[in-house]
Amino acid sequence: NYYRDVNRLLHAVQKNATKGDPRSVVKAIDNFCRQKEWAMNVGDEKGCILDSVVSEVNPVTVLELGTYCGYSTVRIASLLPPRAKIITLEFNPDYAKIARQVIAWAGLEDKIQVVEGPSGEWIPKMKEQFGVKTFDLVFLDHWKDRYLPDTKLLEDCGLLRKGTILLADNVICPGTPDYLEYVRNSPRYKSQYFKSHLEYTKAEDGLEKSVFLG
Ligand SMILES: Cn1cnc(CNC(=O)c2cc(-c3ccc(F)cc3)cc(O)c2O)c1
Ligand SMILES: [Mg+2]
Repeated sequence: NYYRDVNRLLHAVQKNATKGDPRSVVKAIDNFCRQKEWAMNVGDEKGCILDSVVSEVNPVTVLELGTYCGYSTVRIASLLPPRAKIITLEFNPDYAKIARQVIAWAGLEDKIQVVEGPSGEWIPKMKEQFGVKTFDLVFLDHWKDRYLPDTKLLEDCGLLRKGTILLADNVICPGTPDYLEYVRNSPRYKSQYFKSHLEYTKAEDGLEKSVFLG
């Protein structure tokens, strides 16, 4: 079952990656998913686009929606400046458990806070629970039908500021049509599509980068 798969992914990290070396953790997961078992990590091709956006934004406060095994969490956190933090929300407790161990293997616990539960419940509590004012970068990679409602929730909770970047995975496959329509047509966003491929496959997919205009 799916949990055994992610457990094997964790063992591949612990076997093949160097403890405390985030890039070797990313490499070990990509090798495992290419050679052994496909998994829904953002992957190395879209991961390079993610890296370039993170490096350009140089965020101090990051929100990730959808931790899964922590692949993109580690990828983002490895590029953050010293005091920067990433809060990552995961609904599924089994995935969260695996992600914490992958993050620990990478030695990035101090930069990452894994929060378990529904994004719709946690987003309104971000300010009071975690002392967040606004996010500099939001990476959307959770349930595809939650991208739009959670984006509206982030707006309503005042968690976005002029210039906040939203980066959304899977806008083609599995696809997030209502979210795409919203960020591409709303006067409050400036959107750009980065064409790529579904992780570890030749199928088309891509990332949508949207700047909140306030
Ligand atoms: C259960 N669950 C926990 N987290 C989530 C949210 N992520 C996804 O659903 C997700 C799905 C796919 C995907 C799956 C099957 C397929 F044929 C093609 C694509 C790819 C991704 O990059 C994703 O992020 C779902
Ligand atoms: Mg994804």
